[in-house]
Amino acid sequence: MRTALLQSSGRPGSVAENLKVLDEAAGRAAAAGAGLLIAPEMFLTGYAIGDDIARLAEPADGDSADAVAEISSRHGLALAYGYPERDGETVYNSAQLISADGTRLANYRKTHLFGCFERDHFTPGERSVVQAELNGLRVGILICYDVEFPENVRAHALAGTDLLVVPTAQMHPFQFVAESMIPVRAFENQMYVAYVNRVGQEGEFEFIGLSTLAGPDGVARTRAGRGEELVFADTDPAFLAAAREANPYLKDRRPGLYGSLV
Ligand SMILES: NCCCCC(N)=O
Repeated sequence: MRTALLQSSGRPGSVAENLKVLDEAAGRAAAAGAGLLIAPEMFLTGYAIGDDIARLAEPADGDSADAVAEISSRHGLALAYGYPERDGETVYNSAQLISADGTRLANYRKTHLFGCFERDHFTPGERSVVQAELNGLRVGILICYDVEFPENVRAHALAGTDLLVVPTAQMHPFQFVAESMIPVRAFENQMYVAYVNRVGQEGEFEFIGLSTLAGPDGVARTRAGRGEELVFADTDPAFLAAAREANPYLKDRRPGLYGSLV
């Protein structure tokens, strides 16, 4: 499946403008034969928007989700995007996967919140492995900081995730995560990892781009630079199966020796 990574911060604070950016990128991705377009963490509203997070937060099936579903079905490709999710009085840092016909497939609530900014504005999710089937692949979702905990990605590997989608808001000085950690996560867990970042200065944060899709051989299939970009890479189930035969980490595990890490 051809996968498109939308490296962009859109227009922080304007859902309408961000939906336009998503719509335009979806058209380009569909024209390039992509079956999935992934947008960054909090793409729908912006990340460093302070109290506007709570003001702009919507339910997983709210009007903005309907608008994203319409974009998916009109262009005929699946979409994954980050947004602030409202559930009653609670606000989560969430990411949703919508199918090419506009069906909501999966909604994930960020379980590992980063720093006081996120802890001041969000409640952490409590479900670590969220997946859906898409075009013959089992797709899982994590958000930015989540992927830096090896336990989270290993849990996805043990649950059969083939492609891990990671909407991200990664800032300076954490360039090494995209450059080194993401390829290692993909290799040690024998999956594809698509890590899709914001760019540019937003409040106190300098977002660093470097969006990457890494394969189960630990090789980056594509990596963006530091600016607004739409990059593409293919995920291949046959290649994945062969890689898992060649690198049987999951088969060779010895959980009985891992104590509390099991
Ligand atoms: N490397 C820690 C920064 C994570 C930022 C984020 N949005 O989770």
